Amino acid sequence: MDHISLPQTWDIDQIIEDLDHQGFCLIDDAYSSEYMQTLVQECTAHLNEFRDAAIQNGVVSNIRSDHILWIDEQLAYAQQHIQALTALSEQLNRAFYFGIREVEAHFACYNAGEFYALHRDNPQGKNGRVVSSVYYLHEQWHADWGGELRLQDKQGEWHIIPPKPNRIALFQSDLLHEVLKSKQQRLSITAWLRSQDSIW
Ligand SMILES: O=C(O)CCC(=O)C(=O)O
Ligand SMILES: [Fe+2]
Repeated sequence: MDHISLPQTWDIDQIIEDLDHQGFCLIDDAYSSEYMQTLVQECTAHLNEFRDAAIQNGVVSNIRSDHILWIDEQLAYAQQHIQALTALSEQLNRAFYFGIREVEAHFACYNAGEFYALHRDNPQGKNGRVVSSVYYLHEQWHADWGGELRLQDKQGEWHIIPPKPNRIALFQSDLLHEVLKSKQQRLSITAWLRSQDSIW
């Protein structure tokens, strides 16, 4: 893994403590507003390449209705986010012996009326996903626009997390969660910190 330092606003001690106690944590104001702007531009410039997430997986279902674009080396700004998550993975490996070896990520776009029903990102513990991360990159979000991440923490408590711009939600990939129906276009990068090759 590359040796890149964590962004300044990421408080690693707090992240480790929250993940340990609750299984999730929030990083607000994750990046500079300049970097966030460039990410928004990169994302919106490629919106016409986004694919229906359900069909992409070869499954036609009513579980999720978002649209996604996997991040490859062409998407230079999104790659920087992956590098920051790679630096974070090194710290988490040190703290928890997670054995994270790679980060996979896609942009996601939920248009008005779209959602993702209750699920776990690592349902049978088989796909190597250890920690899930969602970075919200739309430029504003109002309280009545819906689109919250609803998540059950490791103590069994439910949390409703607004997709606040420039926020990262990090959570154990085995926790139950859903994306409530969004009333506006909702943009994000979902990433998984993985300990082995995906079986999908
Ligand atoms: O966008 C979010 O808040 C969560 C997305 C999610 O659960 C997923 O892509 O697996
Ligand atoms: Fe998920």
